[in-house]
Amino acid sequence: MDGKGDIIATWMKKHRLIYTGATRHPFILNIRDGSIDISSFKRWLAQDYIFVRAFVPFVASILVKAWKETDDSSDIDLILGGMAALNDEIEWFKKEASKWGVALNSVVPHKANVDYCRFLESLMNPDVEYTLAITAFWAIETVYQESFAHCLEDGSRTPEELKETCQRWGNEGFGQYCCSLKNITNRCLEKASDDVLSKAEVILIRILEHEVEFWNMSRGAI
Ligand SMILES: Cc1ncc(CN)c(N)n1
Repeated sequence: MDGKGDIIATWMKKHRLIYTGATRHPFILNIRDGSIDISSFKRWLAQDYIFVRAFVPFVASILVKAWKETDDSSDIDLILGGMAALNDEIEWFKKEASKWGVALNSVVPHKANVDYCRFLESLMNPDVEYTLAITAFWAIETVYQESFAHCLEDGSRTPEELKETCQRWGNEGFGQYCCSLKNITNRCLEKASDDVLSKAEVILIRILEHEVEFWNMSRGAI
């Protein structure tokens, strides 16, 4: 370590407000208190299926960057495991959609979703450093982990039929996975130039903003 320390912890303090906005959004709070409107949940489900399909090539692009830019093979193993989990996730979305009567093949992507997927695509460019892409990856996964874990904490009144959804991202294993992503990201950030560091910080903020917009869209607020 060159003395930069836990950069993510510093960012978390600095950007606490927007981070809380993304991880304690009214959409999540309404799941947690049992007042969620099921039409919002179905909108989220359909739109997130589209997002996850776009997320797969994004994660694949990180795998390529890791292979080119790091000699730590455990990074590749972790990212590959993440891709395998996305394969299961896509099957889960199909099953869940049919349970709720949501027709996934006729879903029109909402503007907030299109904008977010475009942002992911911009990060897939080979010119974008591994450090920047892994920062985005860690942030995207962690927002879902922290959000859905909150719906499973003691005192939550999450409806029984939504618990499986919350478990998918709120379970301990996914929490461990996010922690490993955080460790990799911190390691990359510690070695990064000031220019890359400030770009990574901007990317984190953009991700958090996109996540807030995604929840807003799911509530039908935009
Ligand atoms: C919008 C969004 N953000 C994050 C995740 C977690 N992979 C997701 N499925 N969708």
